[in-house]
Amino acid sequence: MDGVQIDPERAQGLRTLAVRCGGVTGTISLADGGVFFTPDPIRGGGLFGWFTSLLRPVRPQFIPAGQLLGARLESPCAFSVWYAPEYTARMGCVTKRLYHARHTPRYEVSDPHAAAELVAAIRRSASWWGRDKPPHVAAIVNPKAGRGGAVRLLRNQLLPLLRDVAGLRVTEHPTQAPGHASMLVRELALNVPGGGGATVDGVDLIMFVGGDGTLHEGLQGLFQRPDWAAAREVPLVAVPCGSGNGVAASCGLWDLTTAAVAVCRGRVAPVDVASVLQPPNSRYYCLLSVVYGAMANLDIGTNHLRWMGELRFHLGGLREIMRGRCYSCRVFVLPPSEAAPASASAAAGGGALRPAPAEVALEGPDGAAQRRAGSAAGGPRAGDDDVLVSGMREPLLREGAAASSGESAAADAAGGARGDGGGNDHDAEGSLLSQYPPGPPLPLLSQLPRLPARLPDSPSALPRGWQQLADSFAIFGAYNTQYLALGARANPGGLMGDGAWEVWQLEAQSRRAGAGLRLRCLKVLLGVEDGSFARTPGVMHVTKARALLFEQRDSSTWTVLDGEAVEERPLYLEVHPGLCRLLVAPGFREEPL
Ligand SMILES: Nc1ncnc2c1ncn2[C@@H]1O[C@H](COP(=O)(O)OP(=O)(O)OP(=O)(O)O)[C@@H](O)[C@H]1O
Repeated sequence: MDGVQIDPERAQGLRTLAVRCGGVTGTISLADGGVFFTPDPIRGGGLFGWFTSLLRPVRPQFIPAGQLLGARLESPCAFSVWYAPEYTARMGCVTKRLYHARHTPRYEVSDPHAAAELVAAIRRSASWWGRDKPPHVAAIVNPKAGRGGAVRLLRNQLLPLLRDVAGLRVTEHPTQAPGHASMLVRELALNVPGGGGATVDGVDLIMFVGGDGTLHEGLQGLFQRPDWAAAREVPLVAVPCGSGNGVAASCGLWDLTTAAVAVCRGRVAPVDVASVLQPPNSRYYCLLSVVYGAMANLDIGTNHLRWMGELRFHLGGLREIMRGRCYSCRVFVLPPSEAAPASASAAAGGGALRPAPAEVALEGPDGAAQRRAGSAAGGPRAGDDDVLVSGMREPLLREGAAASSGESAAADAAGGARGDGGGNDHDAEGSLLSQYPPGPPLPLLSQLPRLPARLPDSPSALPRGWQQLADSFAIFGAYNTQYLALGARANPGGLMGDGAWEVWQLEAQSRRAGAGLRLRCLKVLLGVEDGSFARTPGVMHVTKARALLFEQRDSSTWTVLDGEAVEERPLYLEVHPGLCRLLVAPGFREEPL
């Protein structure tokens, strides 16, 4: 019930209460195992007592701690307990794990303070990530995402669970125009050391209620903050209210209730973020994809069909197969095996390749609730020299290095050797890393002396280890996460925190596709929902990359970063392993192919 104030300080005291439910008296208690309701024994034993107990309208009830969401005050003297059992549902040809929100009947008590205290104690044990005070969630909501219902969905489906049941502190931040989500994230007071807030009111979690574009804009804002090195610790969550929702799908957040349960559980996983530089001085941050040609056309080319929801992508795919076009471009990749020695040499410049960090649970200020899974698979170890940030091992910039964080010693040396004093303008030779906005270090791109406006014709002009791919594709996409949309597992088997992106290609020799190529495209379209196209030999090729150079050479299509089209100029992409944290569904695991 709105308007009932609960003092979190008093939430720890009371754990057992005499209640009345459906005309039956009993006891409700909160224990480590969960919440129990035990009806009082019936007076008079024997056969009569046994028979009467069968007819009782209210039976004993037990809600396991793993399912608890919280409790809602229905009136000052009545409350219900909420829980979320898991179930599986078949959606198309994929079976998904989801959560229902369920609640008990009303429990009535005579003392409103006792009711409020027990409600707060249940909420605290279920959904406050082991903290004494409720976490603060900032909800950035895009009213134009998807079919335009994000604000309504936030208020009708998410807030009743997050605020009224879990007792979380949720502040609403509606976007007012394209790009506004970046500004909102730049200005949030975050609850991290030096986070422009670091107060009890600071934001603990940023929730993007929209599509992938809203999260993408928020990511730009996060890394435009001067305190990005601390701000990146704040977990991000993608709530599926757009038309694609690839990030939400890749985190197992298939619907709104599952996303709300995930917020209450607070389980996070590290995710790689790519810096994408575009001459002369643009820098973007991506965590989903770079697509070109057919994949871009079925996204940007179907914007006018936004009202159809996800169906527009399927129609766009069919149209591309019928068109049978190939698209030329220039692509170089740096595979992880080649990047390792390179990054070791660049470590002195501020960045190094690290194993994927382990998955963690959000923790209270005392760290007591922190659990680590998979530390044997490369998680941080006490005693490592690197700065440990919430399970991440990537070294942070040292104090005072921020002003040149986008540049490298190597690039500076190269610029200095040319006597250009750092290079202010983009010239024929290309731009210097120092011309780009500061941000996470770029040890791999810093080995390129310049970032020219046109990519070279062969890898011989690049440092050792770079490989050239074909230069004409029917389908081309570089992906970090497994899903590009709720129904498109375009990168099956990909891991979002493994330090590399997967580059998928369906190459073609000529500008027009033949029947064989069209058939391969059709196989991709038919098998993209569950990713089964990847099991058919000869349909697509995949290469892993720590860094990627890409240049569009066909003006009839788009280059698209995380669903947003960018100008027709080369891209210089470098993956930052485990740079951010994404909230994932409880029990979520990235499925192997
Ligand atoms: N108030 C607003 N008015 C108009 N456009 C907005 C507003 N707020 C955000 N936008 C723009 O809405 C666009 C679409 O948002 P978003 O990408 O989240 O939804 P979507 O395209 O439906 O989903 P997906 O990207 O998952 O396919 C973004 O490019 C964003 O810049």
